[in-house]
Amino acid sequence: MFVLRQCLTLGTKSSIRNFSATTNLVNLTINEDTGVAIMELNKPPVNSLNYELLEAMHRTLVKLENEKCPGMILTSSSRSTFSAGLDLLEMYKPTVDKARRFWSMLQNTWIKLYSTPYPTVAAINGHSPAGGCLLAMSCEHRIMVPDKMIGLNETQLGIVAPQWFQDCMRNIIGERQAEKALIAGRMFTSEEALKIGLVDELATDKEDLMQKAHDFLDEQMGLPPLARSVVKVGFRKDTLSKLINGREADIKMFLDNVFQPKVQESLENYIQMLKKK
Ligand SMILES: CCCCC/C=C\CCC/C=C/CC(=O)SCCNC(=O)CCNC(=O)[C@H](O)C(C)(C)COP(=O)(O)OP(=O)(O)OC[C@H]1O[C@@H](n2cnc3c(N)ncnc32)[C@H](O)[C@@H]1OP(=O)(O)O
Repeated sequence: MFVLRQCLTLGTKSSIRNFSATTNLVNLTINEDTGVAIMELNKPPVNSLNYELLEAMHRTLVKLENEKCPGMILTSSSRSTFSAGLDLLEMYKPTVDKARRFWSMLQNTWIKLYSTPYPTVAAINGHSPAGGCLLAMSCEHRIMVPDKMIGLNETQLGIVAPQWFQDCMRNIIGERQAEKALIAGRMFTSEEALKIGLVDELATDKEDLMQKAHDFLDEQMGLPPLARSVVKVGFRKDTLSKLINGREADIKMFLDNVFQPKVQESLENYIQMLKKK
């Protein structure tokens, strides 16, 4: 039985089920029998990742880890989109402080998500470009509904996917496929993504998606958790350490890029184009 409870303060596992008290940017549902958490991104219309959404995700991930969550499904409340990636408005004419705070929270959230000791599965119920693809790739398993698009499309926007975005993709689909996909900024249909291993399974609809996500977690939760998590983090440690040891350099890369007049101009055009669609 799923129980969703709203609350204003953080509390015990059995009493707290929604951590974004004021904004509800993240809906958290915890199965009281199995402990499985469903973290649903809820920033309409497209779950663009702004500071507030990232912060709500980070807070939720910290809480789940502290509460020894046995498994988590990441999904979206939107019918069309899993996540549209980074919020373009966060990068358009920001102050230096705002840009730095934003990028640092993106790093925090990714480090937490990528290194969870418990199993994670992305139930990708919509489009998943750029930062949306990063979130999905940070989970251990990906299941996607048909006829949607996923990929790191940064090159097509005239920007470069940060090294850790690229590393995540390489770790999943291998050097050759990642190189081709990243150079082209290629977006894949769900079916193409399955073919190259960017997603692990396709689902027929949302119900099937959630069932398959639960099946994956059931299987993982049957394994000895400590051994499971040591192996997981062992596989991910090089990618994690690269960012953890190079956080300042990564922030500098972002700041150097984002304040370039040409980048601001393309951002403005891109935002206008999306609004006119
Ligand atoms: C880009 C320059 C960055 C400069 C920094 C330099 C370097 C550092 C590296 C930065 C790395 C960045 C990684 C990223 O994640 S960048 C973001 C890339 N995201 C995208 O390209 C996706 C853009 N969106 C779409 O393609 C579509 O919206 C969709 C996700 C396929 C959904 O389509 P649909 O359902 O048809 O919805 P709409 O297109 O009508 O959008 C509704 C609404 O939402 C606004 N919106 C869409 N995406 C974003 C976004 N990423 N950020 C902010 N807002 C977004 C869109 O403008 C509409 O707004 P209105 O309702 O006001 O019209």
